[in-house]
Amino acid sequence: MDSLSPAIAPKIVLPARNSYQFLGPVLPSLRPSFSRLCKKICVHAENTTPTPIAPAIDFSDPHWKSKFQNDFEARFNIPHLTDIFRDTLPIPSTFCLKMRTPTEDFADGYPSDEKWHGYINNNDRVLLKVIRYSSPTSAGAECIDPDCTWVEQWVHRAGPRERIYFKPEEVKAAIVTCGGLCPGLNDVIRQIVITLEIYGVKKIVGIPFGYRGFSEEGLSEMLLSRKVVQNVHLSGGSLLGVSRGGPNVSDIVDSMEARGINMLFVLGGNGTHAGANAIHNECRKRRLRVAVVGVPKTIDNDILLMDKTFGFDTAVEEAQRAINSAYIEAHSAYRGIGIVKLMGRSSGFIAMHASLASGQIDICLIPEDFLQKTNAKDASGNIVFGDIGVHLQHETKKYFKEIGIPADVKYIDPTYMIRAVRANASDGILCTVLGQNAVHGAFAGYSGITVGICNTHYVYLPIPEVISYPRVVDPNSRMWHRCLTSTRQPDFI
Ligand SMILES: Nc1ncnc2c1ncn2[C@@H]1O[C@H](COP(=O)(O)OP(=O)(O)O)[C@@H](O)[C@H]1O
Ligand SMILES: O=P(O)(O)OC[C@H]1O[C@](O)(COP(=O)(O)O)[C@@H](O)[C@@H]1O
Ligand SMILES: [Mg+2]
Repeated sequence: MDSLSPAIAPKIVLPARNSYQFLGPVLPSLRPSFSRLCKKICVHAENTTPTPIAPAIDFSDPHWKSKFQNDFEARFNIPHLTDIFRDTLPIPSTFCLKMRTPTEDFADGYPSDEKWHGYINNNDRVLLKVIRYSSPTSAGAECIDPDCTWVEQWVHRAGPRERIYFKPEEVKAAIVTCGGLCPGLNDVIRQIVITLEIYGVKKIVGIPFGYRGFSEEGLSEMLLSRKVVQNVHLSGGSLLGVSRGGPNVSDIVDSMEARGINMLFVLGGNGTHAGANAIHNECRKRRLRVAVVGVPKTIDNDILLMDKTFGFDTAVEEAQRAINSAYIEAHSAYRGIGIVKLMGRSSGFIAMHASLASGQIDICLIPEDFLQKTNAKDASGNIVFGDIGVHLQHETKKYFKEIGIPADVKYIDPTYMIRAVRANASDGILCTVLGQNAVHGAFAGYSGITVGICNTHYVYLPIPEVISYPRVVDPNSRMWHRCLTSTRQPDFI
């Protein structure tokens, strides 16, 4: 970008939350101006990453490591039906890769193939952290003790179990999609239905329009089968519809009881998972033999512990079209500046990755909790921010006019265009595996869990651990530093 004429100004990407780490370079000739503009409008550049509450550890205790690991194991234990119903006996799995047909009945007993050993052992584990840092000063180091001692942290491996805790003919499974849209929702719905049918489940329903579908009159459940979902992944959105807000947990569980739902698959983000966990707890309180399994749906990638969530890659890819348009507009205009606003619910991942992918970004601004708070909240209780893109466009124009070099500032907001598209191939695969594993987890008797990908392996995690706070871009992370290296933006802080 340095070789461009001074008449051509930078392209800017920023996510949809509202404060600034204006970590950005621009064309050399415009840098001082942008730096001043930034200092003017970027009043808060604090790191908004919530700090997890670290358990108090006495490192002088020679057994601290094993105590830590025991504590970790307890935290990441995944709730099971037998925690409550201790005498429940499992049956051999009806999931068999060999020759199941969806319509097969179990009149002659459940199929069990002694020779096939493709099941996951309940004691299989996946390593959560895979880097062994030699020093707390190593880039991105996450150390437990001051010496950065290697401490293995294992989580439960996802997949089909040899023994299951539900008889398929007694299952009524429901799927619900909540929150905002995200590419891949239909792929997950489809795969859950297909996998349930392979287990032999015949009663599968979709709850329309998120949690509201449990309570609002006129919203009736949708019967689902392989035939219904066969081609749904070819379009974006959710076959079932989505919503924010809705009934309280007790009403949802009342509705589940009335409908006879004993497996619930909940597709949604932080808020939805908080709801799913509350539903799980309420079912336990009422001693209901119900499995509640989440599939993290967040285009923002703001769920903890996972490599990524489905839809994120697609969003980053789709954002390229907006960025490229902004780039072309800015390059073609006399003193052109392009601004692209990317959503992210205060997490910043779409903006960072889209910047890295495009190679056309001069400045990536995150976070942007900057605009005056309006106290406005959506139906789910999420803060509604003002439009930072409009604000930035206005301030940029004003600033360059004031310094006597009026700029032509073009602003693009592709928010709903990037989340309404269908999933790309890599997200399609992720959705497929997550959907299958959600069903395997429910049949294995787990509840109050969610499925995810950790270090390229699929895992089950207890819901509270993944939503204890939202994940945001860490300004000290290697990825953010790579972004800075790529954009060559100056440090405006
Ligand atoms: N703490 C909570 N407890 C129970 N339900 C919640 C909670 N937070 C949000 N919800 C419900 O979860 C659904 C989706 O939440 P929302 O924040 O809009 O989306 P997302 O799950 O994508 O973050 C809404 O129906 C909302 O009412
Ligand atoms: O306009 P809406 O539907 O409230 O959605 C806006 C929000 O939805 C998202 O796309 C996704 O948010 P959720 O994961 O909470 O559904 C955010 O990035 C964005 O801030
Ligand atoms: Mg959310």
